[in-house]
Amino acid sequence: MTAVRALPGDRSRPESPENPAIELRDLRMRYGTNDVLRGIDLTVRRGEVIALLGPNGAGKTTTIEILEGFRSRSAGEVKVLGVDPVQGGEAWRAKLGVVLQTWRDHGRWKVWELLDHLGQYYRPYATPDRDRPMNTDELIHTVALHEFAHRQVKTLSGGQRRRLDVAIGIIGRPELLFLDEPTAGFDPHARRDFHDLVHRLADLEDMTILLTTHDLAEAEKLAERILILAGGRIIANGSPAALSRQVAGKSEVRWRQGDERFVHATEDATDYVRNLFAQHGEQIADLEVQRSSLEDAYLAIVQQHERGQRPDQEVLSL
Ligand SMILES: Nc1ncnc2c1ncn2[C@@H]1O[C@H](COP(=O)(O)OP(=O)(O)OP(=O)(O)O)[C@@H](O)[C@H]1O
Repeated sequence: MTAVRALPGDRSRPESPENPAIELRDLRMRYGTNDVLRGIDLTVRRGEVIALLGPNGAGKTTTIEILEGFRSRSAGEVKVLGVDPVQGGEAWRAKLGVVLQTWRDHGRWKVWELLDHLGQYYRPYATPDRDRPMNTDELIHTVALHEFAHRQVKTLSGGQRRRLDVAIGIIGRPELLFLDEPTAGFDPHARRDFHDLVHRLADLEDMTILLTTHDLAEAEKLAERILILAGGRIIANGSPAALSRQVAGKSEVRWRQGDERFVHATEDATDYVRNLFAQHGEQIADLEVQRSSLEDAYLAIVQQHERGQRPDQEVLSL
């Protein structure tokens, strides 16, 4: 059996604010003549959960693959857990968890055997404060695959397969977890379970998590900070609440007076409702206030960008 050993400096790192999980300076990527990333600057603190949003083809997967060391960048500086991914060795890689958009291998393996086998690769990288790998049975319960533990991977449904992908991504108890569209194909129940899992990983395991998604509700639920990538740059960077407030701005107030229904759009719903009650008091019924959603904000930001109303250089930082 391989001896458990600590990696130099491991214990002090995660808490250090000067030691971000990810640091990008002027990251650029060109495929042939196609400039996909045109200067990305970004710092991700340890323990943050970040959602990377953007239209199809914006470069989200490309960015993640560069951070994971799967793809070489064209230019710029990249540090992931303090290391340039191009030079990242086995010990560095063992601190990352990766859930790619599609894995289509391991079909003949059974779920339990596959996870137990893959976990062995992480054993040499256990540290006093980070036991690696996760216990196989616990892991299988965590991703709710216990009913399928002894089934062959190729017999799993799409959503079950995705949960296995997540299990493979977290088995090494990573410090930094990349999730590329993790819930694509999940039913609502599996999606909710997955969201709980992400919260647990962030809170209990202290993982930094960077995920891409096209599901705005998911981003809002999971992420402390949202980045919108479009036109090769980050065009917005802020909390879901700040993005929603700042961009669309308006809320809808709906109510009923007798048999008549009313709806009014306002930038200050609290003030509007106060005046409404001052004027009509008890006649007001079925009052609802709906704030502009993150989806409204996202669409507005991307549209403004596409119409050229938001200069490339200006990041909406909130
Ligand atoms: N290996 C490659 N060779 C050439 N072009 C590529 C390659 N990989 C990606 N691209 C192009 O780079 C651009 C960004 O692709 P990427 O997959 O990073 O976008 P994305 O934001 O993840 O998209 P989606 O939301 O559709 O998953 C696209 O125009 C794509 O066609």
